[in-house]
Amino acid sequence: MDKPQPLSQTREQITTIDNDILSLLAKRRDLSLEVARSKEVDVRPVRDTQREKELLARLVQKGREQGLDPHFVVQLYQSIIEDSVLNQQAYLHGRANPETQKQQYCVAYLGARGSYSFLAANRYCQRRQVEMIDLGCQNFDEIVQAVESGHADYGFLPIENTSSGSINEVYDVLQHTSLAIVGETTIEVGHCLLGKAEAQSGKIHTIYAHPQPISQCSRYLARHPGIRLEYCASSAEAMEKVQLSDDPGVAAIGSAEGGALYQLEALEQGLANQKVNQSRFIVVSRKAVDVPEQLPAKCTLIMATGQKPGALVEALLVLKANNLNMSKLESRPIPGTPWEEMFYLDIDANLNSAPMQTALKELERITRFVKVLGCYPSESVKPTQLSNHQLLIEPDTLKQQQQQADTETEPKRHSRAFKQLTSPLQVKHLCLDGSQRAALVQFALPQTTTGLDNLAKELKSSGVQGIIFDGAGRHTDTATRLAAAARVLDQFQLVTIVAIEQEAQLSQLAPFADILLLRGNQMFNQDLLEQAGRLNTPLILERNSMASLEEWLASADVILGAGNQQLLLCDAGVSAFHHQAGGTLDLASLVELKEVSHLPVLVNPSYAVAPEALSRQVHAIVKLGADGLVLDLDTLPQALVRQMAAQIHN
Ligand SMILES: C=C(O[C@@H]1C=C(C(=O)O)C=C[C@H]1O)C(=O)O
Repeated sequence: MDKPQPLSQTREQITTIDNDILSLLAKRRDLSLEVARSKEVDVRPVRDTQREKELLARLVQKGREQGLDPHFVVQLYQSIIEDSVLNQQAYLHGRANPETQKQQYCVAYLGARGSYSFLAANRYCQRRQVEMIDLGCQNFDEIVQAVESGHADYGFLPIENTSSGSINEVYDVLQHTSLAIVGETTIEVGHCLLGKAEAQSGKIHTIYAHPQPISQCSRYLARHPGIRLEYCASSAEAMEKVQLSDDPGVAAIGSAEGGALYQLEALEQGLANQKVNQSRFIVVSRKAVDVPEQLPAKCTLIMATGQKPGALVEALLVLKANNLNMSKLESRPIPGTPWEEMFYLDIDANLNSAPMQTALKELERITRFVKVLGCYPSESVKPTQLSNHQLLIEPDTLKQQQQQADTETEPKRHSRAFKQLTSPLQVKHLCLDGSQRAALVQFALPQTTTGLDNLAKELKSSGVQGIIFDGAGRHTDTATRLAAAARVLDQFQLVTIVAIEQEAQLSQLAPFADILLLRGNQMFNQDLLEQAGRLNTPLILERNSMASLEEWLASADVILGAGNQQLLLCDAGVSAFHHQAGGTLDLASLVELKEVSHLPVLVNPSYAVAPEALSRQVHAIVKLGADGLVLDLDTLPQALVRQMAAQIHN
């Protein structure tokens, strides 16, 4: 074998190539802006996915000839095209709003230099080739005041994070401001362990960090139990502390880019629990902007519907009638008016479009309050994909995937295309056929039945129809306990539901249950889903807190496909930072679910909602069409559980 050339020489060559790649990317960006100028004249849409497909197919072919993996080529170009599309959008948006064209923007954001808000603001200004004057603020109110008073041109407010969910305080701030939303931007939140140049990751004894990154990196931290945590008010403060310390054993959690501002090195990368960890920010300004029709636009509205049953559904039907897609729905309390909520809606439409104008007029007629917070260019650039044929996947795999694609065109078993009306469920005294709602209460399977009859009687009198026994499979005398408890419940015409936490419990516990509840931690367990699908016992499938709606429904399809059609869904909240332990309720999914699926759906707000907000949320859950509630007696006070059970039947 030939002796390789010296390492330093090879590296020099790579450096030269990388520099060439960068200059070519910069040239490509300039040409893309030139294309935007043509599009301004011909008034063409920014996005041309047909052109993208042709370009990707040609590059995949060319790359293949040179031994490059097609997936790698596609992934690389998807990012290049995303950047190119966003640059074109920024250019055209600027041209349509000449008053925003300035040399400098003064931007108010949370924290100090190096914070994620700072990085988002920086990215926004860079894309517009504008110098940023940064104004770090202590809290969201301060950001809004800085813009309202004219001290800053723009304010950056983080609105949601892929692992933490929505940021409620920002929604509350938006209720009262006169500012308009003029943009959005999403950044990758890549948590790194940041230390001094001389620090070593194995020798860190203390980590400084803001509570958000701490919770988002909980798994990494759990693997390093010896490291002490010190909470800081912001990531920037954490980084500054490390910079000022003489101790090489201290580190901060933050972004690599932010760390560089404090001369810190990334000792370890990818600390976040979730692989994709992104934050979306909205940009607020004193004056609303126009979005040219060539750009994909988003509108954010707030509205209050009043207390009439079905009022929210009626408002959402207006969107449906006008063929408008709602990409987000949030509800927040209205201060001073207990039990009333303000709804926040993101709609994929331009404010000036005919459907949006018609919908707004209709909403004004049927709601108590409706206001547009802003219309702005949507920054989500859905990557263009190539077909497998274009990726030139080997024939065998291609055939398999083709078969899969063929079956995918048939209606899914969970869908309304498969079965139009809500699937009725009748188990003993519990009847769910769309005409009434269920109230189920869960608690740990008691050791004896002492006191159970009193409790059962009280719950029954509040409208509860069934009891879910938690942790039933964890005891040596499970069978005796369950049989005794089920006898008591039967006396009060309550159904016995048994929660399954592990595959082995299924056959063991099924004989004692009227209904089995498959816990969210088992939602991805294909074997268990198939086994449960072969039973003739009705099932409740709980959503895994990390699962998307599609994944949840795919698991439901496994059960239905195996034969068992007596299936209910139950959502106990999705993973989110603000309510770390319990997650956050995904009400937007509830609306979508009722629309797309015939399966009855229950919501368990016990972990995601603070007790004082429960009644309000239950109100919203019912209004959005849920078929019932699950309430946890080990988490919530009994009086509240009874009150909520009664509330849903009213
Ligand atoms: C550059 C263009 O605009 C967009 C960006 C593209 C790119 O960067 O290659 C391709 C198609 C368009 O979606 C174009 O239309 O050619």
